[in-house]
Amino acid sequence: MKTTDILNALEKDRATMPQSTQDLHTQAIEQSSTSFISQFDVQTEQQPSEKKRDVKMSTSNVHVYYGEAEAIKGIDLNIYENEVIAFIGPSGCGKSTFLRTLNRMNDTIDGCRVTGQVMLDHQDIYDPNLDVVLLRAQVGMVFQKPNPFPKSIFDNVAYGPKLHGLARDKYDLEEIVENSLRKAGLWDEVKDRLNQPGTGLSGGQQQRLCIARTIAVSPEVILMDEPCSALDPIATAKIEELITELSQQYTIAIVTHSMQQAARVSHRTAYFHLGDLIEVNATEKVFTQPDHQLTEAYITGRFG
Ligand SMILES: Nc1ncnc2c1ncn2[C@@H]1O[C@H](COP(=O)(O)OP(=O)(O)OP(=O)(O)O)[C@@H](O)[C@H]1O
Repeated sequence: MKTTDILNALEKDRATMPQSTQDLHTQAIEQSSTSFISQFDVQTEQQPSEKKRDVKMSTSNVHVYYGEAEAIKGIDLNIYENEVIAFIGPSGCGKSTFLRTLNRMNDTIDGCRVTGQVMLDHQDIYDPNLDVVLLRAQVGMVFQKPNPFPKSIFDNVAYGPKLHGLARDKYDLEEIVENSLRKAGLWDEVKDRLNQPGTGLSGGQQQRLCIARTIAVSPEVILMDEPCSALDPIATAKIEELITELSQQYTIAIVTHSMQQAARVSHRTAYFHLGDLIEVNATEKVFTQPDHQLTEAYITGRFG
């Protein structure tokens, strides 16, 4: 379906509403978009300046199929080193599917097929000879629901470094665990109970533990699939602060349903629609002057 067809259909829907409902609808859209954009103006003042533009990952003509159904329809995207890029779009548009192509998590889904090319630096990550376990250390992932292992806090973080042989000895391992917990902003809260189960922490702490676990294997890219959707506003704010800090060292791609969150944490935003990448631009531009009508319709609340 073409953009104009979608926009015409939306307008047609409105035309069938009684005038009073149309007025309310228009008012609601204007209010939500004005308050959203004015909030954004304040927040963008705190955005980090644009980082250097070395490409860290790139996708060319990536298609993803679940059986016969095409969920991603040929996406080309560069992801730059040390940027936070947010993927937004209506439910089912393919954000998570695309995110999973970046560390081959789709390999774990029966009937899922990926074509095209995904590069990490100069390495084709779909090369059949590639070590996928190593790839998932280089391109780590944090999921929607915190998923600590049923192990102690220490062992949750130590697991990856042990698996990949990253620690020379016990002391080195302890240092990796402490540094990772510090970077994840959790050390002070857990340093006296490292032997207690990770599952005993609060939801927000568990999510930071999962971030520490990801960091412990020295990733280059961190993928986050709606990492705050199961968290309360305070825990969400902590994770958002952490994302900003982590972007000094890592490249981060985040799927989010919250446009406010995308505005707060990302340098660039990519808008997906029905398996297509419609627009990718500086976050401020996407939320104030998007290039594409479909992006504008989404951010002003006309659908999604
Ligand atoms: N495991 C699966 N098997 C079959 N189809 C799937 C599977 N996962 C996703 N899909 C389909 O692929 C399309 C894209 O889904 P995806 O979850 O990537 O979208 P999304 O934008 O992340 O959605 P949401 O915002 O609701 O999480 C949808 O049509 C979805 O139904």
